[in-house]
Amino acid sequence: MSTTGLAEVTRGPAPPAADPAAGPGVAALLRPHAWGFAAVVALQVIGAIAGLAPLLAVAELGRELLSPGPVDHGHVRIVLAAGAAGLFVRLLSTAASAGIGHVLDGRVQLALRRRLAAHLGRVPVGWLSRRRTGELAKVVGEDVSAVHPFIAHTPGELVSAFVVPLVSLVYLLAVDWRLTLITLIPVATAVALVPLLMTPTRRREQDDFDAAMGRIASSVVEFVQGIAVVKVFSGSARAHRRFLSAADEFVEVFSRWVRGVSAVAAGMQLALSPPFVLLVVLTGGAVLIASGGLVPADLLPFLLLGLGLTAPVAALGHGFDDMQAAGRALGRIRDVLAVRPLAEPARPVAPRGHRVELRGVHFGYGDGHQVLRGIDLVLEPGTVTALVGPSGGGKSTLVRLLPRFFDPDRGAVLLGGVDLREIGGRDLHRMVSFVFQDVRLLRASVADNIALAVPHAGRDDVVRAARLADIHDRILELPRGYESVIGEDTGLSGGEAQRISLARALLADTPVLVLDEATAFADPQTEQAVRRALAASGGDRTVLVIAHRLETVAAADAVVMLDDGRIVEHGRPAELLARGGRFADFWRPHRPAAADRPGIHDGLPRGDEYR
Ligand SMILES: Nc1ncnc2c1ncn2[C@@H]1O[C@H](COP(=O)(O)OP(=O)(O)OP(=O)(O)O)[C@@H](O)[C@H]1O
Repeated sequence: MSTTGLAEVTRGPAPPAADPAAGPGVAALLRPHAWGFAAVVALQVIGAIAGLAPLLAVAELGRELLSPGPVDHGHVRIVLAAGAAGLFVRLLSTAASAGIGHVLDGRVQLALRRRLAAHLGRVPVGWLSRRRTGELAKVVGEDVSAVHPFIAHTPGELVSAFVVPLVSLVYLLAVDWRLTLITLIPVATAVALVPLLMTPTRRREQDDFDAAMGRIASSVVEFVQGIAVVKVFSGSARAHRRFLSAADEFVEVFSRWVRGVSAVAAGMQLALSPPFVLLVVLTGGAVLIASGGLVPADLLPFLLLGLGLTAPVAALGHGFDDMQAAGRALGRIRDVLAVRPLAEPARPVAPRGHRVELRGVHFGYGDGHQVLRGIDLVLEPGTVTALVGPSGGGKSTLVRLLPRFFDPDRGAVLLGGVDLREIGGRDLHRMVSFVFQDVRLLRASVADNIALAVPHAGRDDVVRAARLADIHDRILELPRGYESVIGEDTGLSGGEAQRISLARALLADTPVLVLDEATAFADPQTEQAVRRALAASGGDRTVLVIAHRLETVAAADAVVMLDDGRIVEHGRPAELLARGGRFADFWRPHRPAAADRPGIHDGLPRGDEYR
C-alpha cells in the first residue's frame, strides 16, 4: 500500500482542465519572459564591464602618478570619478539583475509547476499509476528548481566571462600590444592543450569511465533492491560479487583515465594559475622595460587585468556544467508535458443509463504488443459479470478501460450508449467507481479517505460504508479512530487498505462498480467484505469483477473467460462448467478444495450467495 501525496486515483478520470488538450511546451512557457531574460543578461554584462572601471581607474592613476613630469589633476579627478561611477553602476546593475532574475525565476518556476500540475491532472490515469511517485515528485520539485541557474545566473555570467576579458584586452592593447601578446601566453597554452584531451584514446577512456560508472550504479541498485531476498536465501556472497567486481573494474578504468588526463589537466591548471600568469607578465614586462620599450608604470594595468583574462576558461567548465544539468532537467519536464492527455469532449454527452458495452476493443501499452484483441462484451445493469482467465490474459487491462484509465486504440467503450470519450470527466467520475489491487490511500484521515468521492458525506454514511466493508471495528482500534491520519498515526495492512478502498467505493454508490478481487491481500475478512460489497451492489448496479474465488464466479450472472486478449468463452457459470470447454478446464484445478466446503456442490455453491 502506498500513502502518497499524489492525487488519488481511486475513481474515474480527473476532472477536465480548462485549456485545450495540447498545452504549451516549455519554450512557449518561457517566451512571455523573453524580455525579462534579455534584461537580466544585459544588466549582468553591464555590471561586469562597469566592474572593470575601478581596476582601470587604479591602473590609470598608477600610470599618471608614476610617470615623470607634473601630475595632471584634472585627469586624476576624471579617472577617480569614472572609477567611482563604474563601481556604482556595477552595484546598481548587479542588484537589479539579481532582483529581476530571481523574480523571473520564481515566475517561471511557478508557471512550470502549474503547467505540470494541470497536465498531470489530464494525462491518462493509467500512465500516472505506472509512474513511481518519487519520479514525478522529482520532476515537479527538483527538476523545476534545477532550472534556476539557467534563468537567474548562467547565461549572464557566461556572456560576462567573455565580454570582460575582451574589454580588458582592448584596453591592454591600447597600452602596449607586445606585452598584451605576452600576457595572453598562459591562456594560449591552456587552449593549445585542449586537443590533447580529445584524442581518440582519451575519448575511449572517457566512454569506459562513463560505462564503468553506470555498471557500479546498477549493481548497487540491484544489490540494495534485492537485499532482503539475498539475506533470506543467504546468497549475500554471490550478490556482493557483482558489486565488488564492478567496483574493481571501476578502480582500474578510473586509474587509466586519471593517468591519461592528469598530465594535461595539471598543465592547464598550472598555465592558468595566478602565479604563472604573474610570472609571465612580470618576466615579459621586465624584459620590455630593460630594453627601454616600456614605461615601468605601464606594467601596472597588465598585473591588475592580466589575471582576469583566464576567467573564460574557468567559466566554460562551471557554467556549462550548470547549463547541461538545467538542460537535462528541462528535458525531463518536457517529456512529462509531452504525454498525450486524454481528450475531453468539447460538448459532453450524458450517458443514458448504465449499460456498459465494449465494441471491437483493441488495446496495447504502446510497446507493439496488443494486450486486448477485439473485445465485444455487454454488461447489463443489475448483473454481476465475473472476468476470469490465465495470468497475463488482459483482465486488469480490460477493467481499467471502464473508468477510462486509458482509451482503446481501436473500438470503443460505451456507457449508457455513449462512447466514454464523449462523456465529461465529472459525469464518468460520478458513474464508475473501482477497487483495484494497487490501493492508494492519501496521507489524510481515515474518514477523509473513505469520503474522498463524496466530500460532504456525513459521518453516519462514512461509518455505514466502513461497516459494510468490514473495516469499522479496526478503525475504532486506531489511535484516533476515524480521525487517525494514515501514514502518520497509523499504517494499515494490505487487506485493511483494500477494505478502506472498498468502503470508499461503497460510499460513492456509483451505478457501475469495477472490482479486482485481490489475491495479493486475500484474508478471510477482506474476502467477506468483497462478497458483502457485491451483495450490496444488487439491484440495478452494473458490476464487473476480476474473480479469483469460486464463490464469486459461481454467484455471478455471467462469466467471461479472457485468454491472450480475446474472449474465449462467455455464458452462465453453471452452463460453462457443464459444457466442459476452456472455462471448465481452467477452473477444474480449483474445484476439489472448494467442493469440500459446506454448501458447495459440484464446485458451485448452492443458492444465490449475494443477490
Ligand atoms: N502498465 C503496463 N505497461 C505495459 N504492459 C503492461 C502493463 N500492464 C500490463 N501489461 C502487459 O499486458 C498484458 C496483460 O496484463 P494484465 O495485467 O492486463 O493481465 P491479467 O490477466 O490481469 O494478469 P494477472 O491475472 O496476472 O493480473 C501482460 O503481458 C502485461 O505484461
